[in-house]
Amino acid sequence: MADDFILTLDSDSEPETSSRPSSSKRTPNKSNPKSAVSSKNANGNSTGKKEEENEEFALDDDFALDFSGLDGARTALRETLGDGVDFWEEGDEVKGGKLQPLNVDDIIARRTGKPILSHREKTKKRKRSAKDEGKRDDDSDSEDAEEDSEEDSEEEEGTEEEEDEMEVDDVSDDGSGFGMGVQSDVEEEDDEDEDEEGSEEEDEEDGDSDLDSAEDEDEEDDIQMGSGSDSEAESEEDTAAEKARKDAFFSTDPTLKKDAQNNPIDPTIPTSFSQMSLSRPLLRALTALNLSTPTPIQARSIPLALLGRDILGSAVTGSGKTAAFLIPILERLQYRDKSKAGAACRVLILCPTRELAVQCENVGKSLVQHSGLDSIRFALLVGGLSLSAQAHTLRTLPDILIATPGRLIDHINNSPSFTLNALDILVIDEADRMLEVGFSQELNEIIKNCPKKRQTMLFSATMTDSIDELVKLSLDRPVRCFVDPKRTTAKNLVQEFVRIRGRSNPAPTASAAASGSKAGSNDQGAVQGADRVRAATLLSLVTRTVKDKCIIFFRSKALAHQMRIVFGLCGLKASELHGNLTQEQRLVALQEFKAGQVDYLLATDLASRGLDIKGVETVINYDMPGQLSAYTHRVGRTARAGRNGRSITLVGEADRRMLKAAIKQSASSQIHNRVIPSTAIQSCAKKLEALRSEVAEVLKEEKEEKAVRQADMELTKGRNMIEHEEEIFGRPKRTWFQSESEKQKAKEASKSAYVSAFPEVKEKAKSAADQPKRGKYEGLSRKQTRRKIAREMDEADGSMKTAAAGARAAKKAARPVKITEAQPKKVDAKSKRRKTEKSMKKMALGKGGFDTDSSKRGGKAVREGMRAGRSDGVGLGGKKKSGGGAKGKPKGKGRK
Ligand SMILES: Nc1ncnc2c1ncn2[C@@H]1O[C@H](COP(=O)(O)OP(=O)(O)OP(=O)(O)O)[C@@H](O)[C@H]1O
Repeated sequence: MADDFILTLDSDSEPETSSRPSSSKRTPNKSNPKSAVSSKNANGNSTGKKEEENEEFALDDDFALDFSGLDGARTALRETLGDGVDFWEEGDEVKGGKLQPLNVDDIIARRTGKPILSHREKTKKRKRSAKDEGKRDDDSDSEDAEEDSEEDSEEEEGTEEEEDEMEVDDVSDDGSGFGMGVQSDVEEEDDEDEDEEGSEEEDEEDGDSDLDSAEDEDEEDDIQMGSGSDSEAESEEDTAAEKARKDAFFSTDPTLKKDAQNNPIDPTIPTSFSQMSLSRPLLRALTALNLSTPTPIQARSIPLALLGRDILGSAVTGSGKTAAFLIPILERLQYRDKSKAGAACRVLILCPTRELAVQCENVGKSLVQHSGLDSIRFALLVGGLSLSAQAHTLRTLPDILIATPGRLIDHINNSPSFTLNALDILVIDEADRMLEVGFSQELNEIIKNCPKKRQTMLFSATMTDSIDELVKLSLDRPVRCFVDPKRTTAKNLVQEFVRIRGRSNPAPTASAAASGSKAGSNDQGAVQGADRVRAATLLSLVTRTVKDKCIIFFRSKALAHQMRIVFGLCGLKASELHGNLTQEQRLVALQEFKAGQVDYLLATDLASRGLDIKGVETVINYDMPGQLSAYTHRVGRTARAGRNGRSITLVGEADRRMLKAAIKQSASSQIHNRVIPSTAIQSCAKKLEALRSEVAEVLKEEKEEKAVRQADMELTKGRNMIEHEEEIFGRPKRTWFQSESEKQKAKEASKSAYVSAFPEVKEKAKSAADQPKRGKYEGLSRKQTRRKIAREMDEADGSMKTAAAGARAAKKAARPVKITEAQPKKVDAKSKRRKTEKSMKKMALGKGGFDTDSSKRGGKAVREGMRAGRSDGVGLGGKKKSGGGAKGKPKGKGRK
């Protein structure tokens, strides 16, 4: 995979083992933040002295090896790091053996001398802004009319802007429009720029000297693309046989009128909710929520859903699909048996991400609240939130379950008495995403647990043949409700593309970078490689054009995080949202962005689906995603529910096919080519170059803090294990329908099955494979290479590895057992004793202790010991491999 500018920085400047934190300087005191920047020059850059100081920044090796007790280790660390350590308070940051989240803002604040807010202050601030947001939501109803008129005037402004663009439209014809008849929008040097770049001269022609160089070559490519086979279109358009097959499977819409030949014509689509025979409470709720007219997907699917039909529904992003399934669900639930005996979990809504599940629950709850149907109860079953609280809620038999697949299966297997036997309605939201992220086995398992007689609805903005299997498995004579299937992006969405020329340069050498920074201002060395141009282009966009209400999508968590640091150092207010964060951090990031506390949300595809954040004006794709559906969903975070929005996608050479597909699925008036003056890009590239060492320092500091917290967590965990041994191991083991490796394999298989349905993905993978592979030490100076090797060697036998091995062993010990092997197993005491003696012998010979494998064996022995000790007969105490039996074969008869 192509590396990027920032990522390159990171990978090139990994922390050196020889660098040790000193007791007084490593972590500056909160109360004296200025000390944080004492080793920096006025620009915040590290001085030469810093390296020397870093040499003193020593994490005492004794600390890592001092596992004798929490207090001992704590004291050791305190001695090592000094009094200024602010993340090491007992019972404060480290609780219950959980790794507490680390906030990179604090590190940046420490380094830049800004005040650091305490956890309490932050929570207070968040609550305040949440309140403000609530207030704004309340006000928004009355402001809607105003907003509409504002939007109208914005639209007018938009037309004016477009006229400007039309003036420069010719530019697109000479090639900068990617040769696809795209409208071109050349950014003016000063138009939105009030900061320091404002003084630089406008240089439009030269503007893309970087971009213009490959012009001829591109024209050729474009011609080829125009005449080449369009596999995407082929895959989207059904063959006659395929169509016949689908027609046979899908039922026709019974709400459509038929002509003499019994063909559906002239749909009798309701134009208001009142025509849908909805009950008064729901109509009241819809009015209160300002949902006066049904959207096309609601008009099509609600009447069908009320008839109890299975539905495969698809409509453009932001068109109200959530309400399309929630309204009929709530309507039907009103007629359930409300007595205590009739209580049951009747509806299950599956969502691919936790955030989406939370959002779906919120929509449902607000409908319930405004309709006065308070007796309808919800349960949110998602990972990252308390299992036991959810299990407790399940015991009260809530009517509607909103869940992510993994957590639901966990409850099916482990929450006593919880079943889906009474389920009436199953909804799978973002069905294709479920398969994309490898949930197909989980979905199969869940569907197996649902009663056959039920109503099922599948919804997504993008539906491909890849979901055929799921459709066949879960739907019964479904009706296809595809609204405007040719269009998948909203009408009011303007899609801009910025061309990033040149191949990705994953390994810009340190010397090249140095020469770039030394060279004169016109030297392209500063922006060598497409990845550097990309990073500089993004910075240019956010400092000149897109100042707020913007979601920026990245291809990886690491990239999003590193950019988050760059934004922080540049004084741009941003939050990050990706899978490396705790659930709390994810929700906080969303909240901050929704409340306008931050202007940018830097996210991965985790946020690309379904999230409905009002007021998002711009979506920036730092890179073109590998699948058209991902692009569609990302840009669909703006221009929702009839509002205006804009997407800006940075398109590299390898993304041509995807670009073409994206253009093809939208009206040509929606597509624009944005050209950013090269002076602006160069200036940002220089800024990034200057931040290079600072970013590396922040990452390094963050890594060190994480290591410290990890160690603390391990200690706490170990102490808990010792103190509460009986209780912990006395609990029934949680079970899973797949082992970890089976789960991983299934995920991979599901993903590749999904991905193989997309030619553009294969293409991208191929071109990535064609890229020269980056050597481990490529791009590093001799000194850096030496240090890296030394660090790796240190790591190989260092103390951190020991801690990691301990963690792995503990994790393995806690791993759930396969439910198919859940029979209680007789433990042969003799062979167990022999095994223990054998492992003790090995340890005595020096192979035990901190050796990784032995640690694992040790962990296993502990686990077996614990299991053997259990006599509760709960029935889930089986283990995967038997001591004397064939490897990997379960001994007892498994429950399928
Ligand atoms: N009938 C309606 N009239 C006006 N606004 C509506 C209506 N129905 C839903 N909305 C609003 O449209 C917005 C988008 O709705 P929703 O999130 O359900 O879209 P979606 O189609 O599920 O989008 P995605 O495909 O991105 O998941 C919400 O803010 C919702 O309040």
